[in-house]
Amino acid sequence: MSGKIPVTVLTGYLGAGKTTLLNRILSEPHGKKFAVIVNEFGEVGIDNDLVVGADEEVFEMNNGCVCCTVRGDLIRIIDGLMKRKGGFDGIIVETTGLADPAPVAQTFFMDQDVQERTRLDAVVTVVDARWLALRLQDAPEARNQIAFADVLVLNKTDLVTPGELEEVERRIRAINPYAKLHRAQNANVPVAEVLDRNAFDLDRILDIEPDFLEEGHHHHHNDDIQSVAVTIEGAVNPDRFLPWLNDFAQRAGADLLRSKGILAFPGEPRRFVFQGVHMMLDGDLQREWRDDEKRASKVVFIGRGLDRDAIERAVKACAV
Ligand SMILES: Nc1nc2c(ncn2[C@@H]2O[C@H](COP(=O)(O)OP(=O)(O)OP(=O)(O)O)[C@@H](O)[C@H]2O)c(=O)[nH]1
Repeated sequence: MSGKIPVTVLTGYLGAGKTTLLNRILSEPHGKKFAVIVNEFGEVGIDNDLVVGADEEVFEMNNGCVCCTVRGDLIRIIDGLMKRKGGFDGIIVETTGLADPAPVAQTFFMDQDVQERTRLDAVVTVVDARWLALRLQDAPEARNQIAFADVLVLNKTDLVTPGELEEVERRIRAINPYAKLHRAQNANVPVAEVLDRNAFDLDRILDIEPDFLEEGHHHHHNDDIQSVAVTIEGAVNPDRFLPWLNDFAQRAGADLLRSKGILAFPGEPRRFVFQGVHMMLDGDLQREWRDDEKRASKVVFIGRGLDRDAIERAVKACAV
């Protein structure tokens, strides 16, 4: 096992806090060099831009879900990484919130080259304490992500009462009694509890999914979930955009699983970043635009039955 590069697969439903955890890991003074592979659902890459960039290189795969069409991409990226001089201390793969972690984990057993050079260290699943009960009703992926976890981060504990938290934990334990569980706020788990765990347990996974090591694993996505992305090659007027966004999130709330965006405002040197889960939105001005960056505005909404045309029209009407 020694000499193989540990791979951490970071999973969890849309908006649970995966990027928050990833940024926490990357910001710690651990002196290690990580390669980060981000896969997101949606035509426009936003997560890539939200990952704190220090020495890490972020590889983005946003052409579909890592658990299906882009497994070949994942293999190619890892292959490329292995050929580099200097190497890495670890690889972190952040999957889309809609990914089933099984096929992602499978990649590290199926491809011989990948298998010889890497080892799957742990599947870390971030769970949103606020919305889990709903997700267990409407999202089979959320259940699978919990079932596959070696480490569970029960996040957003600030948004529930102690009684609700107990109930959420009970429901998680009914699905996965084995994984180490950490309660967290803003994904504040010690990094040592997440990385280098040597926790991935193939035998346990074969119990859950006996055909795990067989080719041709099939699964179905929730086809009714779609993503609507709009890019504007310039700034938007905040006085028009922000009231529309708030209103839209309130109206579409139940069907709107995730929203995020990076915006340029006229005369503002900093990027405005917003994020939301259902009707709860959060946004602020963050770092300055870099000289080599195009001051464009991009937004992504992921949900059920979203009116693509109406969203596009509304966002474009805010362009200045
Ligand atoms: N109140 C609260 N908000 C949190 C917490 N952790 C993360 N958030 C916020 O929740 C939103 C989603 O967090 P992300 O880390 O982007 O979630 P994600 O799982 O990477 O989202 P996707 O990549 O879209 O699936 C952001 O606005 C975070 O600031 C928490 O513990 N409490």
